[in-house]
Amino acid sequence: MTGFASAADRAAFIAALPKAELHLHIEGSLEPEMMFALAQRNGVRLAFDSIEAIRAAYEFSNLQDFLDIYYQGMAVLRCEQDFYDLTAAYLARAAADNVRHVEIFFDPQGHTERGLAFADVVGGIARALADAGARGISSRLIMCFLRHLSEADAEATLDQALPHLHLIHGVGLDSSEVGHPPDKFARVFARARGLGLKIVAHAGEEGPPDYVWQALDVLGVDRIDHGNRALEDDALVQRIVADGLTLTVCPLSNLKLCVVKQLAAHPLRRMLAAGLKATVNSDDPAYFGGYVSANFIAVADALDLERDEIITLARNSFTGSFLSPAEQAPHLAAIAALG
Ligand code: HPA
Ligand SMILES: [Zn+2]
Repeated sequence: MTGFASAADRAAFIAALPKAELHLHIEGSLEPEMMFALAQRNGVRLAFDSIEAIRAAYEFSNLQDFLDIYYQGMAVLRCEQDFYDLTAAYLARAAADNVRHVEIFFDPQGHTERGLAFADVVGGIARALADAGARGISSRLIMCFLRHLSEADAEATLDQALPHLHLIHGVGLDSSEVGHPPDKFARVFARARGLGLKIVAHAGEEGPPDYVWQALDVLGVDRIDHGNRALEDDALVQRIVADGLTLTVCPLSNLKLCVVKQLAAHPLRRMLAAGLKATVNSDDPAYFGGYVSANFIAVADALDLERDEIITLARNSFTGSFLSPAEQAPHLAAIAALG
């Protein structure tokens, strides 16, 4: 072990490090306890009769297995207060992990297609983010398009977002990757960019390197979510490094969705060694077994990460964020003071 006396020492260092989380689906932070409580509050029937039964169902062999349960789970979210409570609970967990800045995804189509008002979804999330801001956690909100739906559906969702763009900093692309390449959404992302929104996309989680190329060349992404399979293409790695783009990597998600067979085989160290600006994130922590510090600790233990690598990951989380350099500066100084 380099730089630490023990794994416990490394875990304590990780816990104390200021961090930003850049890849978090707010609906994926819905813990079984809250799912159960909201189902009762809203009179929604669940397919599970206990919290234990919900947890026991969280065994996935690929992304689609998970998505099927994830869309079922979010059906308990019915009104503005539900989105507030969900987001406030995530932010309390993040604060406990020394997360100082969050960039949160939400999936409006998962709610509007159930008849909820777009304004209630974005309103509840944004109200909790504003309250956390008053307590010192900064945030940005990123609206994702569901890639298994049509581009016309994404266009209609962007139309619905127009009155709320003061709350929305960027757009992303998530859900079932294989068979739904980024270029399916070329026009709606061009329109979003024209509106001044930042652009991110899930690419290379299960999909081939070509989908990452498309995210770069067709969508014009500012950041890549996951990006694991970019490592299969040396020219692609060189391009991402040359562009200075950040990857939002999610170790426990990769393990639970069988993107990697075991964490010891996770590509995070190879990414850093190749000069890629990787970060560590929780993705859907209620489903994948841990929030951001747990992700850091699990992958650090599996790969025996060194002090310098852990500091680089924490730095990357701020330099890869959509905070301005002036907003990043105090966080980078705090990391340097610990290093
Ligand atoms: O990990 C993910 N991948 C794609 N879509 C998602 N939607 C929630 N989590 C994910
Ligand atoms: Zn994700």
